[in-house]
Amino acid sequence: MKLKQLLTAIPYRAENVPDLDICDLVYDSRLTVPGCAFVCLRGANSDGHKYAAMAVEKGAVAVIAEEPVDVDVPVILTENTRLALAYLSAEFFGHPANDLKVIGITGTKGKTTTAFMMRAILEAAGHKTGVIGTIGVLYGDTLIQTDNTTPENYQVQKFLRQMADAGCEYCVMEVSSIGLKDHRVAGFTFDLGLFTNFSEDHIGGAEHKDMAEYMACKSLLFRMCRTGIINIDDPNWQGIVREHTCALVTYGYDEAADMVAHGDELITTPGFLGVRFSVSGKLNFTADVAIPGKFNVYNALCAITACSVLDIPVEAMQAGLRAVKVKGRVEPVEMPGDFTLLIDYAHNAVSMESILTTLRAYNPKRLVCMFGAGGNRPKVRRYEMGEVSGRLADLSVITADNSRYENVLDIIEDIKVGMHKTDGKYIEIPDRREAIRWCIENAQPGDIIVLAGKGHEDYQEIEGKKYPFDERVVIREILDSLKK
Ligand SMILES: CC(=O)N[C@H]1[C@@H](OP(=O)(O)OP(=O)(O)OC[C@H]2O[C@@H](n3ccc(=O)[nH]c3=O)[C@H](O)[C@@H]2O)O[C@H](CO)[C@@H](O)[C@@H]1O[C@H](C)C(=O)N[C@@H](C)C(=O)N[C@H](CCC(=O)O)C(=O)O
Ligand SMILES: Nc1ncnc2c1ncn2[C@@H]1O[C@H](COP(=O)(O)OP(=O)(O)OP(=O)(O)O)[C@@H](O)[C@H]1O
Repeated sequence: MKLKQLLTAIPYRAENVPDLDICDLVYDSRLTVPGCAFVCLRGANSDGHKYAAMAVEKGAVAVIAEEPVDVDVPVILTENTRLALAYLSAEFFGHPANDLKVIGITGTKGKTTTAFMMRAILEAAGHKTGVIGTIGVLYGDTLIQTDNTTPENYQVQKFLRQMADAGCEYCVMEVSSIGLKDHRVAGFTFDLGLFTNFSEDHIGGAEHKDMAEYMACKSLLFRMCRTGIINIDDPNWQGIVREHTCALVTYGYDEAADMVAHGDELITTPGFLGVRFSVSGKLNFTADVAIPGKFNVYNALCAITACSVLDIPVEAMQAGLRAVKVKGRVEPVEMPGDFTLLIDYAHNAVSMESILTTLRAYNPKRLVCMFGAGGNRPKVRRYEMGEVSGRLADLSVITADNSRYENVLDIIEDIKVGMHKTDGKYIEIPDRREAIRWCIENAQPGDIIVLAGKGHEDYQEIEGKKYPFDERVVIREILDSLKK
């Protein structure tokens, strides 16, 4: 693309803009490709302006910066390079957000789950749908791992382009407050913005100064979308939609909402744990959701309300929610016996408390929790996890989980310190594969077994190396060997 064409996307100052071809936009000097334009970003750790000369040495043919830099290629000055990168990227990738409908989800909890519910419903209605979020970028059979829940704006535009070119009609994206603060989703308008809930999180360090800033950042989404889908049971919803510029459609148990939930109940059959609830208001029907926990009524209602604005048929909403799975988040694995086996990402005390409490509500014959703890991480996490599992599970199976540079047996000793504060029953099986095998071989009818810690991860990290370890594959191998 011509530099002049690219620059139509932003306000800038430059002496003369030469007639240059730009092959890519790069904002990390280490990734410079010859013929690119290098964009200097001021970051949390360092200042990209320092790396402009290095980028030029490696072949950058123009630099976009907030202040003059000493290089012998054209320097384009603009006030905010992070914001500029968003608009430049949208221009560079041909404004992909015009080629598909983009749905953004913000909130402290429930973003990933709601995103996958949206995808399940939209795909049940026959619409190919991509997802960008904590689990990575997913469309069709493609899964790309990413560092952030909401990637850098250049990557967002690139992924949207890839999805549109692959025939996606929708992209559902998790929009973190940091992503909003850092202009990672600037440069286009969301068709829908979804709000799940708001509570304390992400305060301090390189994240938010205080709760007021956290809320202000979240509220930005409702100035960047056409319609906002809002949970009015959340006590903070009015703060979130202050200064909104979009239409609002509301949901909640509150009768004043446009879409109202009522009559929820937990449902369980072997291999299926979920919630059932009824909807009234704009639509009237009953939905079964294949992810346990009453809070999933909120996530499902949010997805239903959003899909109603998109005119998706009720049958697709019911089918999508009945089948939805989120990789590694209370993910059921089909088993031959009369028990339920789940893979979950819980790897600290808070998430373990949440998952075990949620599963307890289903009155299992026994709740079995298999878990380990990461090496080279604070020991307090191990004590706490041991204590939570000891208190809430009927049986804990203590094993390995990313031991890194530590000895698994030492980590297990730490977990036992917490375990011994309770009268919880436990066994130790340091090899994670063997621990899974033991859980399967010793399962009793009516048990709920949760393999905690790995979730969507497909490796074990030992001594600085990542060894393949996808629990779905491991379970299949164990089941095959048991058949023989
Ligand atoms: C604090 C923060 O948000 N950091 C993010 C930020 O990094 P940064 O810009 O501060 O990077 P930096 O290291 O200071 O470098 C500044 C600039 O110099 C460049 N550079 C640096 C070194 C060099 O040799 N050459 C060079 O050109 C860098 O590429 C960058 O452009 O931009 C990077 C690229 O977009 C992000 O990956 C990175 O996220 C880090 C990994 C992070 O942990 N962020 C968290 C706070 C975050 O964003 N979390 C949210 C919420 C998640 C949730 O909801 O739970 C998320 O969306 O993930
Ligand atoms: N609507 C909700 N209300 C309260 N808690 C929830 C809700 N949805 C999910 N949770 C809890 O939060 C955990 C994380 O859910 P999810 O991954 O969907 O949220 P997220 O917003 O994507 O979180 P993160 O920002 O940490 O990735 C779940 O395992 C569950 O315990």
